[in-house]
Amino acid sequence: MGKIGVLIVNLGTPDAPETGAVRRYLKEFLSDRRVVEIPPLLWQPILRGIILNTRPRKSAAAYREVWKDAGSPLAVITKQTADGLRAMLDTDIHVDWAMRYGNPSIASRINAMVAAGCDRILIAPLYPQYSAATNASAHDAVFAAIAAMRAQPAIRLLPAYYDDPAYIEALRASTQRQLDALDFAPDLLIASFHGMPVRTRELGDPYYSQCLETARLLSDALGREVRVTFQSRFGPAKWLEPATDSVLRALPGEGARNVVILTPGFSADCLETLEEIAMRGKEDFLAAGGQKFRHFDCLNASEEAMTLYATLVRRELSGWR
Ligand SMILES: C=CC1=C(C)c2cc3[nH]c(cc4nc(cc5[nH]c(cc1n2)c(C)c5CCC(=O)O)C(CCC(=O)O)=C4C)c(C)c3C=C
Ligand SMILES: [Fe+2]
Ligand SMILES: [Fe+2]
Repeated sequence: MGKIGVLIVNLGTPDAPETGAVRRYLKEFLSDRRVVEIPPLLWQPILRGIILNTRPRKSAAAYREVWKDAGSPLAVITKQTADGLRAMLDTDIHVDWAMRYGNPSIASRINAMVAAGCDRILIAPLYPQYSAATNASAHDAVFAAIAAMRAQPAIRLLPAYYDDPAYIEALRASTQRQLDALDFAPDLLIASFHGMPVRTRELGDPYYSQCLETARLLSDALGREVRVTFQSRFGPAKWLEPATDSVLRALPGEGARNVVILTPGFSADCLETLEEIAMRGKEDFLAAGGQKFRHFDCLNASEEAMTLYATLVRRELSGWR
């Protein structure tokens, strides 16, 4: 029998916080028909003519605000997560990580696993809530990568884990640990999820309902209110509401001056949490009269996260070993 591989997948990020690298990344990301569901004949001229000429410079400046010595936070943390998981699983399991857009690509890591003798591979996209834009797109890339192989490995896909007791417990424990370390008592806990166009929900994407269910279960586990918002609106279409930035600007006027914001839909801190929420969100909230604002770390490669991923992965590998 061959070896078993576990491939952790995350969204992707530019190779450098520079305009050219961000343009390459955004071109690949925003050309994915799973992400932007507008006919390419309409969308590509807008993407190439407007977005790729304006957004990369602005986004590169934002990436520079959060970039680490070892690279983009999303890539650094995803690698740490893979390293942590490898240390927890049996030594004969080949654990690696890949990005849906940019590097290291899904195809390159699957090819390396097959070359290393893996004939069974578990794909673990680290998206707790299922969306076609994230999970289905990662799956598509996996099947495209093995399409050219004569001897294909067996593939398993980790399902979304938005209501899994192990995920809710990891969120509860990580949130409680960070609450215990606070120097103020928050009036409100906000859970900000990445947004999506409303149309994707109307077309049957379960993402929105799964976000609400995660927040409800977390609220029950913590025994306190968790207010749901959606962030990172992109483009002119109607996106899921309420929008995180509008809520942050309104809260001080409604009496919530000290808030904590969680981002439980992101497995790893990234541009969208570290810059959009922890920096710009904080500025907006304080400018609107807020007093204390704290963004809590995502699960990242914390102990709570490693326990979660080891539980999920061992369950999915059953029967293979
Ligand atoms: C966690 C789930 C995510 C969903 C669902 C999602 C959907 C989605 N995103 C865009 C547009 C952009 N997203 C961007 C960054 C970004 N998105 C996610 C996650 C989800 N996106 C992450 C983790 C990140 C951060 C990547 C990083 O490098 O840190 C960006 C680029 C950032 C920028 O240039 O400002 C865009 C654009 C759409 C249209 C979409 C639709 C379904
Ligand atoms: Fe996104
Ligand atoms: Fe953003």
